[in-house]
Amino acid sequence: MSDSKEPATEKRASDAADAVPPPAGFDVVSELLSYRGRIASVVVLALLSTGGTLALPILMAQVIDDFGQGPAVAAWVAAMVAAALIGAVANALATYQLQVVGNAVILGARERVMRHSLGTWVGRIKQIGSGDLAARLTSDSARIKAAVETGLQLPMAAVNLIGTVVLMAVLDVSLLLMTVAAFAIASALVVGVFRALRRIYTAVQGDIGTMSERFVAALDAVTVIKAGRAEKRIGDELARVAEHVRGLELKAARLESLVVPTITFGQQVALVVVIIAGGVRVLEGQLDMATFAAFLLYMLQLAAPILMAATSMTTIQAGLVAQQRFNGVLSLPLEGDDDRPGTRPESDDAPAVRFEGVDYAYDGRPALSGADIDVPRRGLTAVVGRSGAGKSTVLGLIERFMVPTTGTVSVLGRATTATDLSDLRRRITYVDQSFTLLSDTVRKNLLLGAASGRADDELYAVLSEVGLAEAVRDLPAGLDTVLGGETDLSGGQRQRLALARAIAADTPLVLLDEPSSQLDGVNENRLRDTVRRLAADRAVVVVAHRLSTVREADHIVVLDEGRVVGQGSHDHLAVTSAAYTALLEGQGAAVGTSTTGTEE
Ligand SMILES: Nc1ncnc2c1ncn2[C@@H]1O[C@H](COP(=O)(O)OP(=O)(O)OP(=O)(O)O)[C@@H](O)[C@H]1O
Repeated sequence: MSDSKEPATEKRASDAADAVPPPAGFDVVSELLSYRGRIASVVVLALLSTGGTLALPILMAQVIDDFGQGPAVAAWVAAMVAAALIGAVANALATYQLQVVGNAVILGARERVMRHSLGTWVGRIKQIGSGDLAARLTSDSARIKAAVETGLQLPMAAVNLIGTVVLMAVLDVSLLLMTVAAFAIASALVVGVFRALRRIYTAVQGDIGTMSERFVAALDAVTVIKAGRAEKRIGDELARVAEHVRGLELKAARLESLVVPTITFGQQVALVVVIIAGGVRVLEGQLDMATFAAFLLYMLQLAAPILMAATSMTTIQAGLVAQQRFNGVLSLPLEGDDDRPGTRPESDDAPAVRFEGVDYAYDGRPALSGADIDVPRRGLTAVVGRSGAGKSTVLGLIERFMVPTTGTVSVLGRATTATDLSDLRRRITYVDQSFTLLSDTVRKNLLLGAASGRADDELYAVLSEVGLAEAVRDLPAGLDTVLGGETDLSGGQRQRLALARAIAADTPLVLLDEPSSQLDGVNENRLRDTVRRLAADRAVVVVAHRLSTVREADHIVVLDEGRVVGQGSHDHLAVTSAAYTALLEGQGAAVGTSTTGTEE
């Protein structure tokens, strides 16, 4: 079931916006605030590391001053070694703490995005695409992590920068002013580069998402691609997207490559100016040699925090774009956000499903119009119609994968929109057309939607109802064999396992989107027997593609271009519904006689 948009849902979500606060976005800064303790320890370690680095030139000036006095020089050298060691150890610890915080922030963000993706509307997930969502969890989150780590180093760089500038001012103010002027010009140039980078990063990260999306889509269709010998053509198409990404990344790399040389150039200009101006003053006796040497050392150290801040800014720009992409997911409306569960009790007399004047449109294109449908509480109801008639849309509306644009869908006497979503789905088992299974154990597949903790014997009893017990016993780890990897069931066995899930869940309503492809005779009979057994004491709604299923049905709903054009038994429809007889005749069937039902 797929819907690119759920207009009614969006409307409801916006109606409910006043009542239900939108899901909070992901904000790195507020996330960081929850790690205050660790960040404080990073700051302390950074101060220690910076202190160690800043002490070195002063200590070196002392070495120059005391040159020739052996013991004093030895003491200053020992102090220099100690300061360097303390700086290095503090730096290593601070770097590790930064990694811890970065990983914690990204863990939280990934968890939220994964949960939110599973919680939003089916159509929204399909709109973004599973590949793009996966890219957000991988490449985008790596960028956020990098931004957090480098961003947290900025305060260290700031402490280092301020400390260096203060000490340089103490040593010589006029030389400091010359230095600041040279660096200021270089920094102003770099700011323009950052602005351009932000735009390119937005395009790059979007395109990486698109590339992942197309790759995942290609992998999903890999058998068809191989069978059609289209590996090269699809490979070429993917390569073109990758080429486009590379083009953008190169553009970013060209700009990034300007950052370090620009700052370094500023430093070199400052160095030349300071050496000339300082040298003259040393010669004139206005500046002593030790002070001048210390000043030059600080000047060389000045470039490090400035360069660090400059390169961090490129990483932070990329992180901000990634944060925006995370928020793109987190701002999607969640299913159930607009829930206003009613108090109306479930009714034993109500039909299993009732559609009253239901309209539904995908992106404004009507798929169902004015549909009135009743599904009896027990028995097999077949929904039939030509391709595109709206059959799968009917199942999607019952499951509340989307909500009607107008009209009401009720399940067991309660409107789906007035029922807690989880309560609603607890009463329904849905078996999709591809009999999709989880890449998980047989047990977990069987118990999806059912109470866990069931005894093995009970599970095998369920499996034997669909003729699958022996096949599962023969699997390497029986019920605990993981499917979808090296070990798998055949297509027909997978179908039976999906049906066994309906038996295990024991819900009053089962929805089955029958595969349109042909099943072999044995599997078809098994499927029919299982459906029959299920329908004996509950409602089973089958989107029927096979004549045999239609013939088995107790109740039939005929759809044509989104309209219900007939309802009733086979015999009744055979004589009253032209659309139904046309459908049967299209399948080469002879048409029977009339009993009861309604023609619309
Ligand atoms: N996700 C979607 N986005 C846009 N239009 C859609 C989407 N899903 C279905 N439609 C359109 O809605 C109409 C009804 O589709 P639906 O899948 O309900 O028909 P169906 O009777 O189940 O078809 P089939 O037997 O071929 O599976 C069709 O015109 C289809 O093109």
